[in-house]
Amino acid sequence: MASGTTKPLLHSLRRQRRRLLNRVFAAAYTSVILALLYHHALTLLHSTTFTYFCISFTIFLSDIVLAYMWSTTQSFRMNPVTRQEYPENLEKFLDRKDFPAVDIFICTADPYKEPPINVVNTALSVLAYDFPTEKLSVYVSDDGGSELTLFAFMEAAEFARIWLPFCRETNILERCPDAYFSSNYAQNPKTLQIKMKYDNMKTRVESVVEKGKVSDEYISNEKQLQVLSQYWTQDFTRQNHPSVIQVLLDTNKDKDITGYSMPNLVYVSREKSKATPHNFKAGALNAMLRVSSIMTNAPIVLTLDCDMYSNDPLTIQRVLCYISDESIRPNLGYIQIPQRYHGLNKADIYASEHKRLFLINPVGLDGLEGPNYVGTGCFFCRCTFFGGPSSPIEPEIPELGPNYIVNKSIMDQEILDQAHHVSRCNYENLTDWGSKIGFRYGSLVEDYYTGYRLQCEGWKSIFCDPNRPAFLGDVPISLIDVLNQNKRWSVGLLEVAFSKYSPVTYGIQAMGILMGQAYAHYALWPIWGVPITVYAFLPSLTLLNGIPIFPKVSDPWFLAYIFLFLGAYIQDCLDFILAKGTFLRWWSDQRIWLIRGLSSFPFGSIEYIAKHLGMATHGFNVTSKVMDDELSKRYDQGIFEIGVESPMFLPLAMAAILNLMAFFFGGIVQIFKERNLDGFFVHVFIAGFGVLNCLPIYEAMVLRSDKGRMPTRTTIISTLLVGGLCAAASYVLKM
Ligand SMILES: O=c1ccn([C@@H]2O[C@H](COP(=O)(O)OP(=O)(O)O[C@H]3O[C@H](CO)[C@@H](O)[C@H](O)[C@H]3O)[C@@H](O)[C@H]2O)c(=O)[nH]1
Ligand SMILES: [Mn+2]
Repeated sequence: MASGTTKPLLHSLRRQRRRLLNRVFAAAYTSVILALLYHHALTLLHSTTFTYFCISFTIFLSDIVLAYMWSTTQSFRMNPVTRQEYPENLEKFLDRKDFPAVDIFICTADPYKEPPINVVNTALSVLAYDFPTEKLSVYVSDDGGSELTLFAFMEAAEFARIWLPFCRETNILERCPDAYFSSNYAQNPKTLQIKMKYDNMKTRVESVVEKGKVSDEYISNEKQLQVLSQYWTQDFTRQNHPSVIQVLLDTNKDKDITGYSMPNLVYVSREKSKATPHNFKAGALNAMLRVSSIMTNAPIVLTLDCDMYSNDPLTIQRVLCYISDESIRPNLGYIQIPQRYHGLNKADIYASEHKRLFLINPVGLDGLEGPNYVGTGCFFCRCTFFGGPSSPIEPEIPELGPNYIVNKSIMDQEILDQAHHVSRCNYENLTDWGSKIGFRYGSLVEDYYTGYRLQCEGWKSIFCDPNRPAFLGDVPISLIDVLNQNKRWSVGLLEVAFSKYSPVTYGIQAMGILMGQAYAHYALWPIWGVPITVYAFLPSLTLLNGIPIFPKVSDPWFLAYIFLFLGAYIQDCLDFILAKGTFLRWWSDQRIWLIRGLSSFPFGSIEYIAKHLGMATHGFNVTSKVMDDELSKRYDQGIFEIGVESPMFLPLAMAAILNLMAFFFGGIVQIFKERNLDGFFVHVFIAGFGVLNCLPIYEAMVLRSDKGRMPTRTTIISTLLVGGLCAAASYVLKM
């Protein structure tokens, strides 16, 4: 193969050998599942009392859900592939001057949960991409409509004038100032001077946020004063205000301190009115799509969450390796780069890495039609948002079309007027935005839903997972934040599952069985709550009452249980470890799955039902990215942070207490007194497994005294509830 004339590669693809083993295993596993379900059906038919019938039915139902969810995960395992790209070869194919332009959208929504200094860091990290500056535009979408954020950006635009040339001249990889100055950087007069300027900006931005307003002493020039007083008048509130569009850097005019041109930087806060639904992040992104169409209309669009800073200045080149090769995947719509995080603790106690969701499953989907969109770190071809590959849709005005060429400066009054016009809150009325054009409305997980609908239209995608993470983000560091985030996702996923575009029906028809099943897997995520809750309570309750509901160890069906349990767990663990995971992190991952099953999933389902029945509406509750020192310290030590009262902790605490009781009392009675380990082995095993998983919960209940412990009231209430549950169970079971 090694010949001097071979063309250099832009990218390569390798099918993982594992796929063959996966397929054989899937066949074996399916047969055992079917056999067990058949066995369950027989048991159900032959149940002698009503109580037994109910128990068998519950188990049957739980196992059907488990089996279905297992079947949907097979899509991810049939053909996993690994890709690699060679950005160093790009310029052999594409001249730097022919690079396509890129518009980057950064979303922020709340200056108190998403500190403006962090948003600014994200923006600086992408402004400093090693990419032709005149082709780069960064748009900041501020759904918080906050003068604090705009102030931070006005400061950042000035700091960029020294930061960008510094990055270019020293060619550093860490172009997010905060990350750079926290790393082991070369300390010399130049870097120290820049650090001083950075710290100065940081202090000003943070003090303004602390005060809650931009007081006069912080305003450094006439322009800032004029901009801030023009918009933030008396009746300007977060939910009710006109569009604010402020061009902070204009590539045609602004130069850095070395005289080099700078990228565009535009602050946008779309118009809001209480009377008009604003569709959360999807609404913000659509406003951004339109405003950027009017101003620059780059053919490539990158969406970023405000905490996802760039960790590699050559990411756009990496993505161009795919985009510039038309043969790679016809109808390529987007390229997803995984979410990676900084600051995870050793065991990643909340499994915030979401290895399966963001790293393992997309590799599987890439071998089919491509991964789903996960909201951030995704490069789209702009045309993807305007109809299917062979059925383009014209937007209502030609200036918004993906092929329109902008021939005026972004500071041109006409352009600014039009940008204001398209960011109005009722602009979308009677248009296709949100239904057929742009990001899609109707689900709190707009990312999943939009990617899904685009793939149904026929767009394909690629998963690009560079060794050096392209972006790094923050993770929630308290359990309640994690559970609330998962609850919001659950509501959003069910909104898709039970819509007319449900993957189970529409999706399978539009994309075929494997892709449809993969999307159904996510849409139905929350139904995992059913078997998890059943297995958390039923085996313990029956064990305490001495009623066996599982096969004896001597029964051949026992082997089926062992095979199914070990098979699923070992395969999951192997997948995890082969994806550069550790055993410790895998253990956290499976534990958080169980925890979600008792909290986020059922509570999300209830919220979905309430919303559906019009009883309550819950919006997009933004995850906090603020780091409390004490809390961060506990997180770093790997201690679970509970600390607050929430109904979501009740089932969790109840399951912990009940399994402990069952394992010790029920276990001792059956093993030592009745000498019936044979009959109750499965019960004792499940309770013991529960106890092992609940160790941090017991610790939080009794051993700890810090602020993050389980509130005493929660422990008392859940103990009382367990008492009630046991009494009710013993009454019903002994009837
Ligand atoms: O009305 C809103 C609400 C949120 N956001 C932004 O959306 C992003 C994601 O919000 P976050 O609270 O961080 O949600 P997460 O659950 O952490 O985000 C995951 O899940 C979301 C869908 O629920 C996706 O949009 C995200 O990309 C994905 O990282 C942030 O930049 C927010 O500023 C808005 O712009 N407008
Ligand atoms: Mn987030």
